[in-house]
Amino acid sequence: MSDKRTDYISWDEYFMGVAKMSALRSKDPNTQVGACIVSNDNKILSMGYNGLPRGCSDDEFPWAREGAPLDNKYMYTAHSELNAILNYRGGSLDNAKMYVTLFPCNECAKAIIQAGIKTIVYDCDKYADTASVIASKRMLNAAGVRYYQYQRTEREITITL
Ligand SMILES: O=c1[nH]c(=O)n([C@H]2C[C@H](O)[C@@H](COP(=O)(O)O)O2)cc1CO
Ligand SMILES: [Zn+2]
Repeated sequence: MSDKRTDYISWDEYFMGVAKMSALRSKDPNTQVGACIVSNDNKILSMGYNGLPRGCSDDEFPWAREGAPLDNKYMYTAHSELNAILNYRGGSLDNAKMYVTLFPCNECAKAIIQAGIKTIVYDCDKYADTASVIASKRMLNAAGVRYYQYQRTEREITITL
């Protein structure tokens, strides 16, 4: 009898991998964000990525970072975390865990807290110095939402599609 495989991916690699895979759907030319919400018993509940709301054309709305508020992307893009929360139609997200490729902003932090998500596993924290992320951490701390950085394993996976 042969032994079981030993090079299978860990739960953390699996869920952060799914979050990264979701991010590949993003049309944002600068930052692609993916999120994956997981139950306490390691079942994937929902996924999301940053993009325009339904009905708003990727080709008609702006993707620029600069310019007047109505002419750049920030007024229009729905964040991956919010999309993942809104995509879940199964009931409660109480005590769930969110894997996300970028630390959640203050608006997403509010949605995460109100949805009952209790743990965030994030990868990149490139906006750590911004008021948005500082406010986010302040709220998450007050609300008792635990967050920790994903420990990269540097494992490379090639998937042929
Ligand atoms: O938490 C987040 N989640 C999320 O999906 N986003 C999205 C909104 C934008 O489409 C993009 C950020 O763009 P930029 O890095 O060019 O400012 O990432 C941005 C944040 C901010 O931390
Ligand atoms: Zn956000």
